[in-house]
Amino acid sequence: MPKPHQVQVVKDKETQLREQRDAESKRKAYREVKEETRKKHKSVTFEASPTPEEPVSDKISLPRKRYYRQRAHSNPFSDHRLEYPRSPDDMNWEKLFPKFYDEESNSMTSSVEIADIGCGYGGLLTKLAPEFPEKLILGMEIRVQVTQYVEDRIIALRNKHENDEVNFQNISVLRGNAMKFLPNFFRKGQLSKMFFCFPDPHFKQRKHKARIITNTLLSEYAYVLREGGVVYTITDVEDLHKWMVKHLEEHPLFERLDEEWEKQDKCANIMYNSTEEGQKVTRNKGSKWIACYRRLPTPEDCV
Ligand SMILES: C[S@@+](CC[C@H](N)C(=O)[O-])C[C@H]1O[C@@H](n2cnc3c(N)ncnc32)[C@H](O)[C@@H]1O
Repeated sequence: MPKPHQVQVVKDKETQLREQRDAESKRKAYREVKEETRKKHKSVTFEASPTPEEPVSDKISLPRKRYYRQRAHSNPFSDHRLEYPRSPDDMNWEKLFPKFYDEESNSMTSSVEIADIGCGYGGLLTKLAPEFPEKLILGMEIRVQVTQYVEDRIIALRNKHENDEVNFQNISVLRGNAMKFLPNFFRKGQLSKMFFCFPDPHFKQRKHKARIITNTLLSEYAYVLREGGVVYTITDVEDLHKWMVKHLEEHPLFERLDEEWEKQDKCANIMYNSTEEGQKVTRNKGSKWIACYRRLPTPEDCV
């Protein structure tokens, strides 16, 4: 027979389990509704007109992060069964930026120029949107549920601001592994800005190869970045900052921009304060290190 205090412990565990199950089914139900909305929104936006019986709700609320929980890290070397185009020409950008698609000419009126690599929950995208209304800005994120959160956030913002000057039609998000498939999405010299905000630090030495800035990857970034384009980096991990600076310094196609430049550049300022990770660092009174590099012209004999 369990003693009275043991019964209490058992009951507590049962309660805990029940609460966990309740929370999980609540999360599941919430995500199912959002999934439906995403599908409906996409099919409405990309494939058909809304039927009178099924009008598109203009009351899509902003998503709640707690329903999109996922492990903190994703292994960039795993096979994530990601979808990616065979080449940039095979990419259907109109699905992501429908308002920048011209039906008459059957082509996009603009192409993605700014990329937020490992965009997390999309804070930077939403802050850049009003600053560059004519430019297309893409977040690339490897984690499924985090990407879905950003998708839902953008759907909600577009709906809420449908008739406003800033209508968030110029930002979008894509699930992808930036360490593997960037040249499948972007043509040579397509991008003018690439952001690497608070990338995963991969502290252990044997994990350093998983860092998003390496010599090989910098050559890919230099390929998709136009001459004069800028790589922005920010981190709260000093060791990672030094690593990124070292690799960028060693690369012949990048040149560091000085502090004066950082101070007057609006994107450097936005990046400092707008990402979710950056805000967390501010709340915890941590330090932030920035390094920005300009893409140099490719030497004649390498063109
Ligand atoms: C620490 S978070 C920072 C998120 C965001 N940039 C911010 O500042 O709030 C790093 C993000 O990069 C994503 N990530 C890591 N490796 C990636 C890769 N190879 N391709 C795309 N995203 C990646 C992670 O899933 C994670 O959301």
